[in-house]
Amino acid sequence: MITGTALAEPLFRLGWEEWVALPGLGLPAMKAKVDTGARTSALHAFDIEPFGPASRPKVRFAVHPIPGREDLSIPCSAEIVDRREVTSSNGDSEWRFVIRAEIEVGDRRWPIELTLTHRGGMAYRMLLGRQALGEDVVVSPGESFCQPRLSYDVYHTSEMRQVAPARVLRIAVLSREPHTYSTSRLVAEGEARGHVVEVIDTARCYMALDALAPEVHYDGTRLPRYDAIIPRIGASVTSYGTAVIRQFETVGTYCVNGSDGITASRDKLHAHQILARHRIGMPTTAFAASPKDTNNLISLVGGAPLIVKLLESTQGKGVVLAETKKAAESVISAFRGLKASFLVQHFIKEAAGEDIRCLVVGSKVVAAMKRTGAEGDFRSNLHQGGHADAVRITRAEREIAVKAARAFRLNLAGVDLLRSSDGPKVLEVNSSPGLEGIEKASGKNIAGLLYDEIEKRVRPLPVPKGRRRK
Ligand SMILES: Nc1ncnc2c1ncn2[C@@H]1O[C@H](COP(=O)(O)OP(=O)(O)OP(=O)(O)O)[C@@H](O)[C@H]1O
Repeated sequence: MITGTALAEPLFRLGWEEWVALPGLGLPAMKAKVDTGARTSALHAFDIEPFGPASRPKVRFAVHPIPGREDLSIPCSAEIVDRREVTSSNGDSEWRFVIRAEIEVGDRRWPIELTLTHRGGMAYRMLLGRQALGEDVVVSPGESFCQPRLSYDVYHTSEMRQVAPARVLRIAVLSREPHTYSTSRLVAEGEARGHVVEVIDTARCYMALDALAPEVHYDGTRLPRYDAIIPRIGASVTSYGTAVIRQFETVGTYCVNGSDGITASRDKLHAHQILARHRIGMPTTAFAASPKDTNNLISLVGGAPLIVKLLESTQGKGVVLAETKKAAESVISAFRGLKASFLVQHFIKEAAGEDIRCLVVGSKVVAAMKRTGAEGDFRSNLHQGGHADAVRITRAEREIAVKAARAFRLNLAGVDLLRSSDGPKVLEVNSSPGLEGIEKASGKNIAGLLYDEIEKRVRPLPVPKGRRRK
């Protein structure tokens, strides 16, 4: 590097300030101060937090690339290459993480080392130190922007989504069962993509409810701000589990499935009301609280044969087929005697003990399987001895499945359909669908497709010009 104007024909000329890009960090335009007095380059970042295994430590941080626009923050992550004590120009020393990134200035691109520092009020988000300047660089201290100018406008365009690089994410799977097929697959697939995936036992999370800083604690420490949460909330912990998710939602963490959608999908009455409100076809369903209304309930669903379903039922255990009106009255009166809540449903005979599980990720059905009940059973649940096979679904089935998942705003959903003579009918929307049956039946990498969606969702969005984002 040469300072001044000693060379007649400098190969690469820089002024004391230049527009630079760090494409690998998702920072397409920043103004940097060229500081030959500093050895290492520095990036002004905040929320600097190391994570990942000790053998390959990583660091997450965020950058406000536009001075004065604190509403625009770009989340970044990188491998830590070193920790160094750095003395800044005001004489203060601090230990800083060192990362490696490619810098782009004009038509050149080369790797540099950067230290991360959190010092507010700096006019330049980046200092370009002498170590980053090659032998053929000449710095002209009296000039600005010798290389082509860039524009902050890029942060306000949809290009931001395209320029966002693949970034190592810190993800939590909220699950009480770390060893189940679904949880293990989510961990293995995330790690295979380079992400750091932690399994957090939902029931062991505890929370500080505070107006200023909603936090979730675990094992004596405060949980970090994750890039994404994958909830696997079992039916027995729905209420507590969704409270934990709400806490993450409050701080703006991307949750694959939101607390509202999980809560609504778990409550059979509420779920049917949501389906009806969105005009999504389902078997005619009725419910009532008083025994005086039994006859009316039966006729509302078209009479016997009919289905009586316990609201608490899972795996088909509380689902009864009443072949005659007498049988229906007896089952209803028995459930009432036990003070059990239930609903009554039209029996879709032509489904013939088969249902279709559509796995929806984002706004697509990514796989489907047909479940066939055990010989003589009208229930197709695998837990009741049924079996599953891959199936081709129709366009109408695909559309209704996506519509049902959208109605609950779920980004991962198992939508169960019955094939009726009157088109597909949604039976249920499951917010923690198992991955084993569907991956095996379809031969597809569902966990991988879910990570595609997560990686897409946690990319920074373009920020409207001049408008502050909360
Ligand atoms: N209205 C109906 N008409 C025909 N068959 C039905 C009807 N309702 C349920 N079934 C059959 O019974 C099975 C179990 O029903 P459902 O899924 O509603 O019960 P569940 O106990 O909530 O099960 P899950 O654990 O899947 O939530 C279905 O997969 C389907 O095969």
